[in-house]
Amino acid sequence: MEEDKSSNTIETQKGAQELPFDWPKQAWTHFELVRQKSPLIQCITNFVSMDFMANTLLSAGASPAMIHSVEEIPEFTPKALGVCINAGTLTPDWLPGMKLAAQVANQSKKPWVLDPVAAGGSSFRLKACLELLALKPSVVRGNGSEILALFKGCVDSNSKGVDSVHGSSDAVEAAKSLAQQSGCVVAVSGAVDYITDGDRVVCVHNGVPMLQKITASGCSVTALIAAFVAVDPSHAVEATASALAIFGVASETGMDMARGPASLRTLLIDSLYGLDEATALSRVRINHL
Ligand SMILES: Nc1ncnc2c1ncn2[C@@H]1O[C@H](COP(=O)(O)OP(=O)(O)O)[C@@H](O)[C@H]1O
Ligand SMILES: Cc1ncsc1CCOP(=O)(O)O
Ligand SMILES: [Mg+2]
Repeated sequence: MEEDKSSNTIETQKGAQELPFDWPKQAWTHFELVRQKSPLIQCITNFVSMDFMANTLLSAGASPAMIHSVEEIPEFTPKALGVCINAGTLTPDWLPGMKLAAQVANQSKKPWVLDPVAAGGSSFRLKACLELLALKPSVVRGNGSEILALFKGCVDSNSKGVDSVHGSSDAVEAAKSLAQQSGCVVAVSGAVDYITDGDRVVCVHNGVPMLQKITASGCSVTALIAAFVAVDPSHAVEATASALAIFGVASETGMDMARGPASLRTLLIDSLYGLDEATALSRVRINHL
């Protein structure tokens, strides 16, 4: 694996059959690229997540901008290196801006990432998320219930809103099919994160259960995925796995000193900011299914 700074890409997995792929090194290389390039990431996100998401991006070295006005998108979105679109507090007046940002990102050949928050919670939300998915994000990242709702295309009578009532492993096959149908990389988060392009399935084993007790941790890791894919758009599977692993490692090291969800939230941001190569290389845990 060699970094090619001039073209913004990383050579990956040539001869992977003979040589085991070095995922920790890959994750660290992606993180270094984010720190070096400080990509501008436009986030059209929910009111709950704005602060944590922006701070997560900043502590990782990216440059967040929470800009959603439909009037600004044609002019602003082409300046961003990546876009994150999140359905968390969706209302009909926000949807045109989300769709326009997705289209402008596509026209500008910039990756955008979709977080279909609570997709199975209502028919309005599900329809909106499916319409956004049809605009071809590079990556869609959701919890188990969200990915299952997108795959089945129907609301979930057992939905608990933004929280998952399914384990991530329950949604792996749905994620593979959804990736094949949509042409997008699909990431299902949970105790293990699964990332698939419909063919390969990559598993990330980092993270701590207490992340489920911090609102917008999922939203924030989706924004981090946007930053990682922005610096290596031609390797969306690898960049997504790297972002999930680095976020997970930051939560693990933060957890060493945390007294509960509130302190973990702060310590996660500090850990992301201060994460060093030796810690990342020793803690990143990624494999194939
Ligand atoms: N039980 C768990 N153990 C370790 N990490 C977890 C666990 N549950 C969720 N995570 C991590 O928390 C982050 C948010 O995932 P998740 O809770 O599934 O998203 P959401 O908040 O959108 O429901 C991800 O980085 C994921 O890996
Ligand atoms: C609580 C809540 N309600 C609408 S959006 C939101 C935040 C959801 O964040 P996450 O999906 O990352 O847990
Ligand atoms: Mg979520």
